Amino acid sequence: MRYISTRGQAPVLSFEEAMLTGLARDGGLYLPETIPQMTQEEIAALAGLSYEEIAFRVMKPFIGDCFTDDEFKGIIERAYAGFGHDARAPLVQMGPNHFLLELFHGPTLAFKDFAMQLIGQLFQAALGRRGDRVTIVGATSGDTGSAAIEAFRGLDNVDVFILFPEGRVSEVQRRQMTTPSEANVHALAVKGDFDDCQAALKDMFNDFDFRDEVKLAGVNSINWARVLAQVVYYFSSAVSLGAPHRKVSFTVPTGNFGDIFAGYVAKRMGLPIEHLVIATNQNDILHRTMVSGAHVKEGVSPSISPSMDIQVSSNFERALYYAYGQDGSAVAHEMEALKTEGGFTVSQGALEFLRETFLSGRASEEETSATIRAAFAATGETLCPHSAVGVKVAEENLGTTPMITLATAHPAKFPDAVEAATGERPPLPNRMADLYDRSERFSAIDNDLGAIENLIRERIAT
Ligand SMILES: Cc1ncc(COP(=O)(O)O)c(C=O)c1O
Ligand SMILES: N[C@@H](CCOP(=O)(O)O)C(=O)O
Repeated sequence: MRYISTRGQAPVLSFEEAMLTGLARDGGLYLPETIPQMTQEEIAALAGLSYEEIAFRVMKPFIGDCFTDDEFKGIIERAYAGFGHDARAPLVQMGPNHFLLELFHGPTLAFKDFAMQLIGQLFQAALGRRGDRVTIVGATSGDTGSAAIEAFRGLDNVDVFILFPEGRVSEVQRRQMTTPSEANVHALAVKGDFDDCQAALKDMFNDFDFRDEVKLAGVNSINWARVLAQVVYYFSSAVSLGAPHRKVSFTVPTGNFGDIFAGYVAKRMGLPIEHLVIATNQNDILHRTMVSGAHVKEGVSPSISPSMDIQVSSNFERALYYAYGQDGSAVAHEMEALKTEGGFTVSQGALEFLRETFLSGRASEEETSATIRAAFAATGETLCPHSAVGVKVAEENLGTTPMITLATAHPAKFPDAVEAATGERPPLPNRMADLYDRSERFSAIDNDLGAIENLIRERIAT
């Protein structure tokens, strides 16, 4: 299996090289040259298998011969052993034709654990074999950072630096990032928003001297391995509702577009998905793009679903690659316009492709809150604000096909928003009950590329 860049000008890599590389050297994102297909019989045969067995069958064709079958099976087993639910990603019924896919039973209580626990294991295996070490830098609006720290804390061959927007993550999210005591963990509070953190990260990848000097690696969903791991739960949930004999639809709370893009990959592999619905909060660039075709940045506006406070949505580039007929130069042109002019208008053909592939909707702050309240009253299910954005948009798109909404985080990560909506404060699981008592350690830093790079250089030299 070979991996190519969305912008068409970077070296073609194997799975392992693409995983360790992160962002392509032409600024693009890696994608498999061809997407492997699963036959209807192969999909039907997933019914009744464990999550781990489904993960192996779905991901193996993308890995090529980078890991032996036994190695890869061991990696998958270890990745999900720490999850707090035997099903890993259980489905809960919300209404006659509406299901919630609970993706928050991993160690840091968000869907990021599905991919991050896996790539923690994959990095360890690959770096161990190569006798190499890397500097991982991640940008987070709250959940990626804690999941990455959990997956890489204490490892000998990795330093992990997480850039988070100061004052714009929940207290639980911040404490998850700032309380680990391992020396290889570095939480940096950046004066800016998530888009600033992600832009700084991409600038670091495009600064080749720095990139090569520190052996930069990335674990945001710019990394193909992150997206791949997220494809699995589309299969596990669809099959448990009768796929491939019955179609299903998905609604996905969306920010950086990694999770819903994983659903698109599942569909291209052969999973019979009727609709993939993008659900945004008030930072609704993706919904606006689907409505008007104009992909134009506005400032990030803080919301009660802070992990989705994103305007520059990285993985939208991967969708554009297919929308523009796999023309890397067209993608590069639009991405340059986004960076230098603040936006671009999607071509008519590409817009038609996007509208055939995705539906979209947005939830205001009031609608998000009202959805948390209504779901709690009607079903007893406590939604986190991100999942509530999904449920609100899903309810507008219910039909005869079963709808699965992705519940992307545990409500206890956002206790203020949940308490304001329901009157009840969701408790943290017992194993995290002392989170508020642990001491915090982080560095505040300006949104200044040179300052961030220097801090990273100094820390890895000590
Ligand atoms: C809780 C939660 N929900 C939804 C999202 C959006 O997912 P994506 O960035 O893959 O679109 C995020 C952040 O990525 C998140 O942390
Ligand atoms: N919502 C994310 C933002 C980064 O997304 P990623 O999937 O690209 O890592 C977060 O919580 O950090």
